[in-house]
Amino acid sequence: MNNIESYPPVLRHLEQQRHPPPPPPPPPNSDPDEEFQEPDPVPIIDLECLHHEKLEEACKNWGLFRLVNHGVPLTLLKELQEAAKELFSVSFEAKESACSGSPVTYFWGTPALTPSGTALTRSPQNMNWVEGFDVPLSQLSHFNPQLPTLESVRVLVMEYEKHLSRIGRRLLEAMAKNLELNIKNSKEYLAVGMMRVYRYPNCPDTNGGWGMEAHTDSSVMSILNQGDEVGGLQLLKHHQWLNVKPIPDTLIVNLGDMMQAISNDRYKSVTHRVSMNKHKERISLCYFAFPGEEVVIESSKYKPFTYNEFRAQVQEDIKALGHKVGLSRFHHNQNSQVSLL
Ligand SMILES: O=C(O)CCC(=O)C(=O)O
Ligand SMILES: [Fe+2]
Repeated sequence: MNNIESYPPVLRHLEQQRHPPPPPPPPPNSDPDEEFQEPDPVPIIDLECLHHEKLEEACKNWGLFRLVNHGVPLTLLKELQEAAKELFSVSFEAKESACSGSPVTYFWGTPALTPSGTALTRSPQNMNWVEGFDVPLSQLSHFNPQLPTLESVRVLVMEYEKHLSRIGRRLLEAMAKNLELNIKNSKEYLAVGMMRVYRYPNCPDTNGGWGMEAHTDSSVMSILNQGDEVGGLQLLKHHQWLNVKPIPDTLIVNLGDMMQAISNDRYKSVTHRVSMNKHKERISLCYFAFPGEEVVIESSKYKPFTYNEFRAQVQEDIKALGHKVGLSRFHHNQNSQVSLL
């Protein structure tokens, strides 16, 4: 099957519109989106030998760090990347029908979904150049997909989840200690796990478009496996965008809006985005940890709220304004701040 047939039609259509003649082959390393600062400036946190001061610095000044010695077998990270690649390579129709009536959602063009799993509508010009599967982890064990490539991903994700919930708990405990938070049970803040598996198709005309536009995550924390080949993740630091290099056997952890609120704004929910790539497809897998439904986020900066209330507000804003307003909606001084996205 021609690879283009595996793309959602709307992305194929735009692809043809955007660039009628095929581009000449690129000279190696000519893409500015793939230029990485050397040495890599992203803070490194070693999970085996957790250094509390370094973690504090990374959470305060970056909201993102690279995790090493995380204990996830390298073979599992690679198998996941491979299985995801295989899954995306089947026809668009097969991916769509494999998910109908299941807890897994297949989406494209935007990562913003309603609670029932449908993608929020976007005009073709505002499409994000991405397709993905949204996997609620609590439902994975009683879901039997008929599509073999989806079944392979399901089995691997079940194994992967054990590692990621361990990592999340360990990191949150250390952060709570640094923040002197009275977290009786840090599990409550990480009670709901969600996995997103993405493919960012390559697109010769990257002008003005994004794989995923700038945003902050709504999670407590997100843990990204971006493989070791194709970059694209960028973070905003001191008003400048910085490319986050894919490095084998490392994971990227970023803090989300819930963590910023829990920490009374001491920690940052980092603004990040994914660029489009002219020549190469990119696969990434992102794990998101959210508070349990009943957990009230209490902080000195924000009115008390639950994650469900936060999510409902985000959806209302996306519908009405076309973008997420985020935490500032819950600020005690609501009108004094409007966040980026
Ligand atoms: O694919 C990536 O590198 C990042 C994805 C992301 O930011 C998200 O899912 O919120
Ligand atoms: Fe994100």
